[in-house]
Amino acid sequence: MSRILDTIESPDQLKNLTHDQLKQLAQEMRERLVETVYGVTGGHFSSNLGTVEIAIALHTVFDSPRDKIIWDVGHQAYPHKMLTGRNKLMHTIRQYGGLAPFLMREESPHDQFGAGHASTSISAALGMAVARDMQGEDYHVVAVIGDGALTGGMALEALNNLGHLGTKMIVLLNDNEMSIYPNVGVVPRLLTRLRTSRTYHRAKGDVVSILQRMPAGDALVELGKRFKDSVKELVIPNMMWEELGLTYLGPIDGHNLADLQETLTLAKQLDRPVLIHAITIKGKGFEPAEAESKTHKWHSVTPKSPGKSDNKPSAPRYQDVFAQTLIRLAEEDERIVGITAAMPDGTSLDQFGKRFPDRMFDVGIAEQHAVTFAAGLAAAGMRPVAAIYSTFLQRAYDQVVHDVAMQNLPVVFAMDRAGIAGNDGRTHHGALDISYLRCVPNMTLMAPKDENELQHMLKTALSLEGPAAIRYPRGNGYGVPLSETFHVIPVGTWELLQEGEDLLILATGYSVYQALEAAKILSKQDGIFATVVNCRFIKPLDEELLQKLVAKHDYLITVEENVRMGGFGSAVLESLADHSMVPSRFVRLGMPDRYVEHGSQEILRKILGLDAEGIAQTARELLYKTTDLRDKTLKDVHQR
Ligand SMILES: Cc1ncc(C[n+]2csc(CCOP(=O)(O)OP(=O)(O)O)c2C)c(N)n1
Ligand SMILES: CC(=O)[C@@H](O)[C@H](O)COP(=O)(O)O
Ligand SMILES: [Mg+2]
Repeated sequence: MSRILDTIESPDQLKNLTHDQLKQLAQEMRERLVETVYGVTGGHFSSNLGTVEIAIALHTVFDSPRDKIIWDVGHQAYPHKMLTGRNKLMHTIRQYGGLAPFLMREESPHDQFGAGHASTSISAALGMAVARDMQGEDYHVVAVIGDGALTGGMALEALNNLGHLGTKMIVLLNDNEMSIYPNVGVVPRLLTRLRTSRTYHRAKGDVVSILQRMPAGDALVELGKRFKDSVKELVIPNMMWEELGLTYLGPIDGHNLADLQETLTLAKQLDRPVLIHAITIKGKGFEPAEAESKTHKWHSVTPKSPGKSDNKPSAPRYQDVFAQTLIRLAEEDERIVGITAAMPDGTSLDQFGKRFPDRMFDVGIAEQHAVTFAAGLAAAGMRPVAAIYSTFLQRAYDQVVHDVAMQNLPVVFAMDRAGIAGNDGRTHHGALDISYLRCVPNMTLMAPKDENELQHMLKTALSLEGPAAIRYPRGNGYGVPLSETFHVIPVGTWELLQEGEDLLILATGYSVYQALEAAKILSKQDGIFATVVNCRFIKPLDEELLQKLVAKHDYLITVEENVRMGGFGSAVLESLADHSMVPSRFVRLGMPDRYVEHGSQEILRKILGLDAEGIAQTARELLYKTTDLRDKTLKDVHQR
């Protein structure tokens, strides 16, 4: 049977559908999510099941792209993508060359603002609304934000400014009581009071009957009266929004299309900031996910045919080794505490929390607070470990510098997802942390070659009297044996893995084993023999070993999963330049000066020449090309 969904190329077409057809469309969209995300690509799942009616209501009440709809994060915007001409490509989402994992302005005119990192939508929407007013335009602006993203500082900063400016725009709060894990903090508690107030259900009936009977303006007056008189506990939290300068409409059922459309239609007519509080269920309509909607289990699903992993699928994940090691260390040192910014499962800190419930803190999507909270803990004698993805730590850069490093406080940053993060693409690669951390005075920066070395690095970091950061990749380790006891690695020492007279390869982190494999290929296929070094400290460098080795080699390659700009290779160059020792033939391999797209880690490493074959090929070009062609080599390398 042909599906209505298959006929939708543009949201304009929705306006010709009857209410029953729209409800049929919602059912088909859920089926499409199951067949593509659950069935093929993996990725964000339960959040998208929860926004089907919201997406339909927005695209029937508003006129995108003239009206601006800004989705927070974008992980829950696949229904929006389906309704805006991309349904036929849903089976490619997050895959290399396929639809982007989040919204991207370049992908569709309906994607008004790109995201991937949370809590940005209200700020962006307010910017667009103010621009509209300054340009004398009259389109509508709607920010769609989840209850988790609402705990982000940026969102609260934006609400503060929105209330101050009084700009006409709508904030549609998608409240499913969940972040990835159950939401944390007082904001969700306030929302719960609104959501569960016994009078909500009576008031809900009032709201719908009033809206159906009266023109908008009178309806609002009547609503206000009813709410003020009859819903005491609702009025208090409701007052909070009013005090913030927003007209609060809700809570309404976020899966009731008519309620959503009526409330959005009312809000559209109000010439002020409006917050609509929609209650939804994460996983709605797909029984297993709905049944476990209050767990993190269905936030993301794994692809049915995951790309070949560079590492052994049977090997433990770096994040699990991190968590298990932290538990062992915390058993010996009660000063150790763990901090996550709404990523207990992504960092595996939930394992630590199960063992030490009183020593694990999930602060919500609040990286800035997480870092300075850690600084406060350290200043008072604790040993905090802040487990924050490399990309999300970008949000707390000033806190790292100003609150931790400048005061030389012993905070450990466990930076997971460093380097190529894979299918989440450009917003989630840990592409910048070497560049943004190695320039911070007092910071020690380490990268383990495998999961075993991660164990000893955590021990080392916790032994230091100042800040330390450990960067490690998403996914499985190399399957090396783990240690039962942990030792401190002398700070600033590298590990000479093999010697060869033709070439020096300096590699750090994930790239070390790729470099060793490349050296094997070169010796077998090309008769080139390379020295390979595990440069496990990025700051401080092992300058003594570096100078000794460079003095013996004419050709040097550095390899890292970070942008070349200001990365590990730059650090090596700076150090050699300081000692007038820069070799004439030197290539820095790393991530290019552009935003690397989404795709499997394996594919992206191949494209960027960061896998073993890519490193070997660069070595061949470096050695076989004469000097005048070397620039060509560099250009080739840099264009990958
Ligand atoms: C700055 C930042 N920190 C952490 C994350 C990881 N993250 C992605 S979605 C999400 C939960 C969002 O919850 P909510 O806004 O309620 O949306 P829902 O999934 O419930 O629809 C988190 C923590 C992120 N994307 N950005
Ligand atoms: C949308 C978001 O930011 C998170 O859901 C993120 O995608 C999780 O990444 P991992 O799957 O690597 O834990
Ligand atoms: Mg939520």
